[in-house]
Amino acid sequence: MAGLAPEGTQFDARQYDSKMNDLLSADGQEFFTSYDEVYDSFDAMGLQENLLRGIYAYGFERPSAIQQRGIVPFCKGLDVIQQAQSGTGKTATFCSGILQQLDYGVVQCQALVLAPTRELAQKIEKVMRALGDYLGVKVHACVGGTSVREDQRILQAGVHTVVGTPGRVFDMLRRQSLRPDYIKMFVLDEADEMLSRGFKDQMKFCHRSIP
Ligand SMILES: Nc1ncnc2c1ncn2[C@@H]1O[C@H](COP(=O)(O)OP(=O)(O)OP(=O)(O)O)[C@@H](O)[C@H]1O
Repeated sequence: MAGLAPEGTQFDARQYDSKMNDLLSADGQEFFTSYDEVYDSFDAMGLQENLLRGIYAYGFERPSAIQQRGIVPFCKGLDVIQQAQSGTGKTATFCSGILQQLDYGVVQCQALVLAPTRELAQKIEKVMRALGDYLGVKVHACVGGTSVREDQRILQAGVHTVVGTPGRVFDMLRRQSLRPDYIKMFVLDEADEMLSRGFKDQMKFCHRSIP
């Protein structure tokens, strides 16, 4: 991850990596530094039938390398850090993990995904909606530059998942339009990029709001 942050920003990628390495090597902690199980088909991952239908209907036939390794540990509820080049299928990895774990009988926000840009948040929302089509997932993108009232209306009506940029999500939490009580999954997409864009305080607030 080092080297990805633009120069001159507050985020120090080397320090981040060094702290992360310390954390991963901490004694007495149950950390896996890698996850060895590889699933070379979506069928082998034990995913719900309607999620598999969504995945295949979206046009995916075989999981990419990160999907082969990343979907199952996410579904097991492990805390995971996933790093891969751009365009390798990370989005579908965490979207599948979230979709597998949602309780669709409870129309409350159970997963919160933060992304550094509006475009990325909206892209994630589309992928989540498409993959979760047969599951009836309700997902909403909370991003700046859109109507606050409309966000409030949609959140009030009920969603399973919110994907958003830190500023607008912070605002929705602060106004209590987004209720954190049922959130059990928290994803930071391009976390280094969010930190380098100065979203640290909002990210912390979102994290602290979650039970
Ligand atoms: N298993 C798959 N089979 C076929 N196409 C796939 C598969 N997984 C992802 N793709 C496609 O590959 C492209 C890149 O995937 P995706 O956007 O998830 O990657 P990413 O790693 O999240 O990229 P970025 O870091 O740029 O956001 C998308 O068009 C996506 O639909």
